[in-house]
Amino acid sequence: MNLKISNTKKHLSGNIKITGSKSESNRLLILQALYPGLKISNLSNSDDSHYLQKALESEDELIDIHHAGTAMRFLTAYFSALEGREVVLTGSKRMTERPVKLLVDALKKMGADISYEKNEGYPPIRIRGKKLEAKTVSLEANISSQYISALMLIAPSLPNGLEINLEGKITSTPYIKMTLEILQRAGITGAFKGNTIKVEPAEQLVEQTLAVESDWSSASYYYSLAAISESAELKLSTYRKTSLQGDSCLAEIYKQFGVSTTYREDYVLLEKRPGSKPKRIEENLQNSPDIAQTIAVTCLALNVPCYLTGLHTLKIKETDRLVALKTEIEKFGSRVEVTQDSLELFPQENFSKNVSVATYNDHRMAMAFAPLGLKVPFEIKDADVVSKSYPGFWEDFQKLNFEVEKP
Ligand SMILES: O=C(O)C1=C[C@@H](OP(=O)(O)O)[C@@H](O)[C@H](O)C1
Ligand SMILES: C=C(OP(=O)(O)O)C(=O)O
Repeated sequence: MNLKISNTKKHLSGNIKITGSKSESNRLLILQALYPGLKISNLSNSDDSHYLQKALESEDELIDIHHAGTAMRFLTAYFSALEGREVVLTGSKRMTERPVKLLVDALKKMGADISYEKNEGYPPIRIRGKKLEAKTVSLEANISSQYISALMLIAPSLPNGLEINLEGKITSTPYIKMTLEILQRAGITGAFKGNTIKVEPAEQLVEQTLAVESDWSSASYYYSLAAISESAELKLSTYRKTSLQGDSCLAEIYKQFGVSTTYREDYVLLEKRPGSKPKRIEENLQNSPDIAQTIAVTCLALNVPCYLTGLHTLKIKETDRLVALKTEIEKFGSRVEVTQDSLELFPQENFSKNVSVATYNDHRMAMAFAPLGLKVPFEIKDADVVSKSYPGFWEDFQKLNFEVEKP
């Protein structure tokens, strides 16, 4: 489904209800599979969480996780420790290009039985579940925090718990802290000090319901909309000031664009006052890689030069996001330079017309570009990719008076 979008309104206002964080939900779904007494409220309605839930309920040998990277990594650890079960874990074509070697090597060192069905280091993988009795494991921490979270999530179910030693620089740290906090909220003892994570074994947990906060990465598109509009008043629910999600740093970052965030009981109010525009944006996003696309497009729309660093994980996500951003932004007439871990935007005053933005099976390409419709009408290809994390995105978007038509 291709969509043409435009909006000529000067003021944006509306109330948007976003469902639970995909990251928090995926962690809780794994914990729930390990400790069935656990209940979850405000679960994400994303395709990724849906496929994870389906995989955990499946009794089939072949498990297809589609585009869900975090779910792929979490399930690799989960099935490795599920004694007596044999599965083949696979996914979309892109999933077979997203590396799992560091996680597989760590699990093998712990005693797991995993083999590659096609290419070494990549899905599909065959896992024969075993009792994992290792007490410690080390792994490189600069490629993806998902590998570390995957080990942390199964750690309490192992007979000895697990000590994880992180080697080198640590990336996407808030996601590791989120995993630890969720374990602790569930009643599991754990700590993360320096380069060492320790999780104690837990035979069972107290029956309880854990509530998921709504998704901050999804909220980023409304921050971008507010920043690009002349004035805005948007209420987003359900959010808390003390979030487990690193992407809540949006509130700080978007102050530079004149967007203020007020935390109310269970929602945030975003307000944009006319006349505020930064000269240049510089951000290191190694702690919040998922909002890089949003910020780059906000800057494109506002004609603000920007230099984003800490982006080394972007090339192994749903697509190579650095290349995708450069290609699609340059269609509008601006120039972009990318390296292995940075993006610099040299914006142009006028936007090229009749642009069609390709999305590369990446939900965030579609959603990050959408707010640009406030400046110039354009087409988004395969707009239904949004369902990976935010199936209701286009319906919510239309609530803000956007014209969304199928050409
Ligand atoms: O643990 C998680 O829920 C996630 C971790 C991050 O991945 P990396 O650690 O690979 O950067 C993030 O990009 C992804 O969307 C979700
Ligand atoms: C990178 C993402 O997801 P995953 O790695 O789970 O596919 C994302 O949602 O931006």
